[in-house]
Amino acid sequence: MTPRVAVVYHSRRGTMRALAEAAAAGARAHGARVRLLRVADDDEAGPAWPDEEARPEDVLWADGLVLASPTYFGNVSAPFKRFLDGTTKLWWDGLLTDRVVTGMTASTCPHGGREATLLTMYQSAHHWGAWTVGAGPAGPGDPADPAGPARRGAGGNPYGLAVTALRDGGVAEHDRDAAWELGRRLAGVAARARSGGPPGPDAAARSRVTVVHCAEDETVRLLAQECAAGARELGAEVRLRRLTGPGVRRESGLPGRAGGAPAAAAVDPADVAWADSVVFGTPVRAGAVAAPLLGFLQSLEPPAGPGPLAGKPASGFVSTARPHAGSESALLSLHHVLHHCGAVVVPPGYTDPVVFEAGGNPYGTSHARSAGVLPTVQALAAARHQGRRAALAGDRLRGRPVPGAGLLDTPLEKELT
Ligand SMILES: Cc1cc2nc3c(=O)[nH]c(=O)nc-3n(C[C@H](O)[C@H](O)[C@H](O)COP(=O)(O)O)c2cc1C
Repeated sequence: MTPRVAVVYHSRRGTMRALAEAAAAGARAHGARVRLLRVADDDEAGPAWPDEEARPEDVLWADGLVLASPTYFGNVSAPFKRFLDGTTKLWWDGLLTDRVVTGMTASTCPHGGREATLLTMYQSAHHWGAWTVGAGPAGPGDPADPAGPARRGAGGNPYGLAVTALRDGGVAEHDRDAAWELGRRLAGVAARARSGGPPGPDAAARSRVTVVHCAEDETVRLLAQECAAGARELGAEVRLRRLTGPGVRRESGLPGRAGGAPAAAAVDPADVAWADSVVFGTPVRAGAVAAPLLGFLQSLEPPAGPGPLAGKPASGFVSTARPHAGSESALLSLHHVLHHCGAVVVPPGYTDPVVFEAGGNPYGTSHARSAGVLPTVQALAAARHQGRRAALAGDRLRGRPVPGAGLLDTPLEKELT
């Protein structure tokens, strides 16, 4: 099916508009229906770009979005943020889930906050329940060439496209090429996410989900089991795997042998290669994921080309000591690594009431052990939802037919289509 891609940009001097035009052309080259949408300036002092003005409702129309904002003080510009904030009513009504999003930015200084800007965009998109695609090594079926101009032009930036703004608002040829490539890539992922097709060679097979968890943390292990159960609910074949290694203290607190259940098999990189979708669970250590998980992720990356996570949906869940002790920062730092690996980050977002009930962390399920070593019923339900979501996203990106109604087929969207 033809994907619909909206390229939403804010630009005063022309850099972002030139990149947006190139991304739109790349998406069209993939066969997408494309709209180039201008975010209005605060005071209308900027140039009158001859494009449609972006409205929050336009997000409903799009299967995929290229978000394109200049870097202002290491963040998106205020007009761009106003556009994002304008989607609140649609978000609240649950209408913005499962869009595929990528980002582009420009800054004067090569290291002037552009990564921060892209990551901030993705944080907002994750609140919608969007999937985020960076410019990391492309996976199977991904139209972008990992050795192509997109990677070179991005200067190795795995989060999206970030270019150096020229004084006259012009854009270098290789930056334009990189934007074109990113638009084409986004359209490809959006097409697969929307329709589940074209079917891959193993389209009839069950979806495969690997859930990896740090072995010594009982809370995380229980969340992992529930996440695996959620994926199985959707018919997925699941591998529940444990990570061991120095740096993770034993933290049981439960009666009997650490939780009583037989230990899962130790994880191997082949478990990630096997999967269509991967979920990682970890205790939070110093505001970030535990060392064994980081070590495992780093071990996956080949010296060149895509690794086993490239092009696959991935997300995480965590346990912390106390409610505000790093659950968000750990998940966000995990997302950075996943983008480096070329994964499509598919966090829970606010895609189900259970996310709110479990404390409302849109980046991944989290449980604070100050509430008990056993995860709450709400946290377990959120982990199960995350597992279902991983299975569904894996099905879609691998081209398997998705059972039941599509996630995007809300009555309002049917009206708008
Ligand atoms: C209010 C403001 C804040 C800015 N902050 C940064 C910054 O943090 N880092 C940086 O390198 N450039 C910064 N810049 C430069 C812009 O990133 C640059 O002008 C912009 O990317 C050009 O995009 P445009 O041509 O689409 O308007 C800032 C510019 C403005 C107006």
